[in-house]
Amino acid sequence: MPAAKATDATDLAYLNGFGNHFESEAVPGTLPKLGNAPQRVAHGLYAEQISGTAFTVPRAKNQRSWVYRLRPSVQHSPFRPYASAASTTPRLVSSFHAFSPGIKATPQQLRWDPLSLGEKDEREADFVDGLATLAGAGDSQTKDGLAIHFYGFGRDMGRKSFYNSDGDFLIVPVTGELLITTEFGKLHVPPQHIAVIQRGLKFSVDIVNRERAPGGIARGFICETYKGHFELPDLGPIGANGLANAKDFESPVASYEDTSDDWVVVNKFMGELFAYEQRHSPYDVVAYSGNYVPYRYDLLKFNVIGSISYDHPDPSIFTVLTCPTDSPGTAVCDFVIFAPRWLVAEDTFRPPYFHRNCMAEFMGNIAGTYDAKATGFLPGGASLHNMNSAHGPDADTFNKASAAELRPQKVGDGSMAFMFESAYQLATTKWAIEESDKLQQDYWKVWQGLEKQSDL
Ligand SMILES: O=C(O)Cc1cc(O)ccc1O
Ligand SMILES: [Fe+2]
Repeated sequence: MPAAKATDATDLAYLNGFGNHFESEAVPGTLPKLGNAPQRVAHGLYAEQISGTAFTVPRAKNQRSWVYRLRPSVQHSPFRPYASAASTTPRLVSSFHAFSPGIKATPQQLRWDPLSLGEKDEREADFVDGLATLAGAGDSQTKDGLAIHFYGFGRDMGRKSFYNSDGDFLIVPVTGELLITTEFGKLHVPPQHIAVIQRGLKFSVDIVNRERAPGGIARGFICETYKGHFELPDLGPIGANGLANAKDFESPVASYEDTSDDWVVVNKFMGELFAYEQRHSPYDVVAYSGNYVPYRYDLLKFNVIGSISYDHPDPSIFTVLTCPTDSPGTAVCDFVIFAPRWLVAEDTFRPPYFHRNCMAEFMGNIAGTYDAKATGFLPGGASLHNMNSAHGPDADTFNKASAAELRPQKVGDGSMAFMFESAYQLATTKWAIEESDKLQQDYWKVWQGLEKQSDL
């Protein structure tokens, strides 16, 4: 059965669960009855294993999938350097050695107005050409660290496919409903949802229901993790349920294209883009089984837990997914959200407190207002409070929250902000600091109106 052409992508089917060993067949009876690699696969398909971890990684963390496809992936022309069709300005950075070319590191508290590549570039760019790196740490070659990218594009990828050998992509749309076609099937990812597309998996990104995206442009943020994979955080004393529930993660059902047309496959490898040609669709997987599968998650399904007595809990309570380092409790990236919720704590300063964190905090606003900032942190905007740099509520927020009558209060119906929190110091790019032209030069002033209040 060839892939059904979804009209608005809202009618796609999914498999629910996190980290499951999924099985999906576009043609019933395709998967081998025994083992993974029979002498002859049903319908004359090719069996191919895609590994997400070393073969020898302990079973609990081992990830791989078997796909059964019309042609083996290896049937393609030689790799060549890829030149972006849209722009001559390379905005993708993957080497974050402090103060090396393309980098402008600073401990300064930073905030950006809603980001954009500029109207013309965004109109001409597709997802691959519309990537711009904001910050990062570490190195894809030794598989440790992360990069944070902005994306802005108005073109569908058409017969261009992309895979990343440097890391996994956690994609956070702000505007534009994404239809992500993957080797495993299709994912509809509108704003307020996220998608994770792991290292090595091919995908193409289109915009659906374009009239809902201002100017028809899709914009958002990506956390690219060079190490490991995202997992659900431990729940400890919270118990067996809560935060992001495993059953709410959705993976695609197998669907395939049987075509012999010309495709370009772009590969990000050591931060550089390469490409090859092939004369068949990369989305020709008729059936798959395994636990290395992309997924999406609806952020509004997050079960928000907070204080019902006193004090403001640390934001780790809002962790959706974590990509761990080798040090227990310490992450390459914690993906944290600030979703609509009730505040009821008594005798408590309720907004985020003043603090100095030994982690780096990159935040983005998806919709509405964020409760630590009365103004200036706009949907599509971002902030970075790097390792040890002091930050907290702006003067307006502090003054209001210190005097507020503490009734039960709903925060941010319709609002959604997120944080990529990392154990690594984040080096910002020249594009983020200079070329984007969106950095707020007077952000530091939001705290300057805080009066000395002590009566001592
Ligand atoms: O800085 C921020 O706004 C993020 C944040 C939120 C919070 O509720 C507590 C600590 C923290 O770093
Ligand atoms: Fe913070």
